[in-house]
This record gives sequence, C-alpha cells and structure tokens, in this order.
Amino acid sequence: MTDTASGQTSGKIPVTVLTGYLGAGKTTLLNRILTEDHGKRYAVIVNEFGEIGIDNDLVVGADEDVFEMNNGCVCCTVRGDLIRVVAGLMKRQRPGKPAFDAIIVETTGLADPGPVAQTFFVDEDVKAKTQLDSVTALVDAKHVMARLDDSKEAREQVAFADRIILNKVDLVSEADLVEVERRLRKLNPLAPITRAERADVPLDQVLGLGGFDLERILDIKPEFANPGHGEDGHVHDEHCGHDHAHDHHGHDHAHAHEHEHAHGARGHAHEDDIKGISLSLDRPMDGTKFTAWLDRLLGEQGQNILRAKGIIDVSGEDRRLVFQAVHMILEGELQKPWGALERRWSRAVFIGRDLDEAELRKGFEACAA
Ligand SMILES: Nc1nc2c(ncn2[C@@H]2O[C@H](COP(=O)(O)OP(=O)(O)OP(=O)(O)O)[C@@H](O)[C@H]2O)c(=O)[nH]1
Repeated sequence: MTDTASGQTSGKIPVTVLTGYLGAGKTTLLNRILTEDHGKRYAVIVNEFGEIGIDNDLVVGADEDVFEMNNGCVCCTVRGDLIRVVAGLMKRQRPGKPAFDAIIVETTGLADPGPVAQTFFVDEDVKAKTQLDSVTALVDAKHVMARLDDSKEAREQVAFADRIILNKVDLVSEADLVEVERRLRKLNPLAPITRAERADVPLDQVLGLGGFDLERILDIKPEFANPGHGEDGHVHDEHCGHDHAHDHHGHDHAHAHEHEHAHGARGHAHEDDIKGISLSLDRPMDGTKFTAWLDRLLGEQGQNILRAKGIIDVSGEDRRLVFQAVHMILEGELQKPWGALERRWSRAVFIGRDLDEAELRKGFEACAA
C-alpha cells in the first residue's frame, strides 16, 4: 500500500536514483530538490567525480545531509560502499521521528545504473528497509546523440530509466528535440520523457513515483534480482572479478577487461579510452591567466573533453571560482566565500579522451599567481 503523502510504501524509505551521462544535469536537479520548499528531508548519496572531492562542494547544503561514495565509480566498486552508506543512514532513523523522508542517489555519469539499482534488491538489510522508487535519467539534449553513438553506458542509462528528463532544451532547436525524442523512444519505449531547462521539472515527476518497474527490468536483464555471483555479503563487485564466465548484468567480458584497464588509470574512467585527470594546487591562482588557459584548452580540445569541473582559489578574491564545462560549453562564477578556517586550494578534474596529463598539469600550474 502506498502512502502517497510521503511516497513511502510499508514504512520503507523510498530511494530515487538519478542517472545520466557526464554533464547531463544531475547535480542541477539535485540542487533543485534540496532547495525547493517541500518540507521534506532528503539524504543524498553522491558519487565523487574524480579522486579529489569536487561534487560534494557543488551540492547545496552539502555539510549536513550529503554522503559521499568516493571509491571512484558507482558501477564497479560502490555497490559495497552503497550498502554501507545506506546501512549507516538507517541507523540514524528513529521510529516515529525519521531523520529523513527519502534517499536520493546521484550516480556518476559513466556508470551503468543497473548495479546501483540492483543493490536495493540484492542486499537483505537494504531490501528490508528501503524501496527503490524510481530511476530517473537526465539527458543532455545537445550532446546526447553523439553519446548514444559512442557510449554503451549512455545507452544503458536511457534504456534502464523509469523516467527520462530531456534537459538543456534551450541549447537545441525544436526539430532536433523531436529527433532526440524519437531516438530515446527507440531505446526506451515506456519511460515518460519530460523536457526541461536547468532540470526545471515538477518534483512530483521525479520523487515519490512508485515507478521502478522490476518486471520491465527483468525483461531487459533477467538476472537482475537473482545474481548467482553476488550473494549476500558479497560486496566486492562481481564485474571486477576475472574468473566468472557468465554475463552477469548484461556486462560482457570486454567490459570486464575495460575495467581492469581503467582501474589503473587516475580517476577511474569506464570506457577504455576515457580517463579522468585530477589536478590540484595549494597556491592561489591568477584569475586572468586561469580563465585564458581554460578558454584556450576548451577551444582546442573541447571535442575530447567530455567534462571538466573545478573550484579555484583566485588570488585577491574572497569567493571561490567554480567552473564547469561539457565539451566547449563553459560556465564559471564566483560562488560562496571561503570559510575563515577552511583550507583554500584549487582543484579541477578533466574527463575525456586522449588527454595529455603532463601537459594539462603544466598548463594548470602555470596559472599560479
Ligand atoms: N544551457 C543549459 N545548461 C545547463 C542546463 N542544465 C544544466 N546545465 C549546465 O550543465 C553543466 C552540467 O550540469 P550538472 O548538473 O553539473 O551535470 P551532472 O549530470 O551533475 O554532471 P556530472 O556529475 O559531471 O556527470 C553545468 O554547467 C550546468 O549549469 C540547461 O538546461 N541548459
């Protein structure tokens, strides 16, 4: 029986999983959910973007309710992590006075959402206390067509979703939107598609849907709720193992090998040729130099840069400079001031193909004031 006011079913905490490729708008939606006046308290689980923390700082109200899984990647190492984080959250709940009403999990843009959703069906403790409410996929209207061509993860995210939010409609024409919608429909005929700008969807279209459709997922992935290899307590993720012959969640062997490779790479990316590079600097940076460097970099290599994000300590400036890019589309602004006791440092993450780490590091460090 569903209690529609709370979205909860039989006292279990509803869980919403947000997926979508790098830069699609997941954090934008999350921040809307956290700032909108709905009288609910959400526990948020985010997955760190690279090896240094950035995402956590970009989520509003991050101090209190945001829990990090920073083992790199939700898909392959974090099912165990997710179980631990959820178990920890459950300990904070008190009968009669819940600490929060629902859990939102933001997955990394390179993950197949399957294993994350599966966690809510496989682990007994988690299963007893939570209920997967829905999987919502954010789609970047401008870049999604290319990603559907070249990324298996991007296709899986769309195919797996209970609801699709076609975001960034401001960046493309109506004709292109219709084309994108047709393509999404082919991959996922059932999920409602909602157009959005800055993820401005009514929240009741994302939260408390009671929409996770296990039967549909079992059609796509019959092993979903009954993994032979990942029994209770088996928290190490089985795609990462090298000794099992069966195709566990629709991942094939080639994928397992990609993982092997990627584990050695910094920032742990998924697809073989994609890597994440984390840069940091403990000295203040020259704002003008940094902006010029970033503009030039995106101009020259924007095709290959799937995603970039950073928080920069600008010399002579009390506020932190936050920048984000998806390919060549760059946004940057001065945000909240550094705290009096806070460590001021600059950090940036670039995820892309054919990136030259040494060159990037040199360019970044040359922007020191
Ligand atoms: N023009 C435009 N930009 C948008 C829209 N929605 C989000 N953005 C921008 O797109 C960039 C990526 O948005 P995020 O919300 O951080 O994307 P994300 O999916 O969380 O990204 P990852 O966590 O890196 O995978 C940011 O610079 C946003 O400001 C939109 O509707 N239109």
